Amino acid sequence: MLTKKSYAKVNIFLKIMGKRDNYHELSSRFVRVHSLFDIVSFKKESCTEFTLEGNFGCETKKNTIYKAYLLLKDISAKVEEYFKNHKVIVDKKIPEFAGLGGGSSNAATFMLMVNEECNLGLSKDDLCEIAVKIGADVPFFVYEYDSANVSGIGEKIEKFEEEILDIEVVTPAIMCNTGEIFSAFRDKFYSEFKECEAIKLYKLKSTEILKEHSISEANDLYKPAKSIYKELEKYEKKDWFFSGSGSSFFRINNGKK
Ligand SMILES: C[C@@](CO)(OP(=O)(O)O)[C@H](O)COP(=O)(O)OP(=O)(O)OC[C@H]1O[C@@H](n2ccc(N)nc2=O)[C@H](O)[C@@H]1O
Ligand SMILES: Nc1ncnc2c1ncn2[C@@H]1O[C@H](COP(=O)(O)OP(=O)(O)O)[C@@H](O)[C@H]1O
Repeated sequence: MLTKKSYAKVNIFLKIMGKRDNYHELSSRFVRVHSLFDIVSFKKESCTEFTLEGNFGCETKKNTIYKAYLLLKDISAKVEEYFKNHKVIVDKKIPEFAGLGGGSSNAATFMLMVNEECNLGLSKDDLCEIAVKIGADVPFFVYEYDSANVSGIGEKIEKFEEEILDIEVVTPAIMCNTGEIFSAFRDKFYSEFKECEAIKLYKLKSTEILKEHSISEANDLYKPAKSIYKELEKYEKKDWFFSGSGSSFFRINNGKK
């Protein structure tokens, strides 16, 4: 059975740069969490329709993996053929609605596996063009970088060279709605981060960035998230930061005893 790890991510910083239709342009450092991943598998089995098994919070038709399947099958008949003889199994470990990109990571991992198995010959850039149609975070996972500077609405990815980070994650049982948090930002906390300031952050190591910023300075979505989910405040602790639209908090343990 073919298997591949589908890692979680955290946002070391996330700054809003502007608006693009009903989306927001952002500057962010995405870092993969090596200790937290789902496992995507393709198991040989004859299937009358696309079959996806896993402990998901949504029906197959809404799953990011299914959305990736629909887009890839339009590119090559080999894909539909392959999934007549294989089913997809996902061993879910990444909590949902956690700001950890679980759904986005699954979609990208699925695309990388299909590209190999069906010999589609798509480049990372080709896959990224498809990925961005599934969700803002999917392109990051296509490139498989450990750390990257991400901009646009998530489609511009630039590898960042730094040591592998030992990231600890805590996810309160609070299901943060990404869209509502962006709307709260837009209505009550809107500001645009300067390009020149973002360029400075892109050059800094993740540990240096977190030394110089508070949890709210590092992530523009934290205050709007807290304005909706007040109980987030209970989890605020020194050296802990907020990932994406939450609810996860994380800290970097490199160099700590
Ligand atoms: C906030 C971030 C930061 O990494 O991560 P998560 O918190 O989801 O992990 C991402 O930008 C989330 O990307 P993703 O999870 O794909 O968001 P989507 O489902 O595409 O969008 C959900 C809703 O959030 C808003 N949205 C999302 C991304 C973005 N750059 N601007 C937005 O305004 C839009 O209203 C959109 O309809
Ligand atoms: N493969 C998937 N894994 C997890 N969640 C998924 C998946 N496909 C669709 N979803 C839906 O995406 C939303 C959560 O997305 P996820 O990426 O896990 O959280 P976040 O965006 O907060 O990191 C939920 O509505 C969930 O039902």
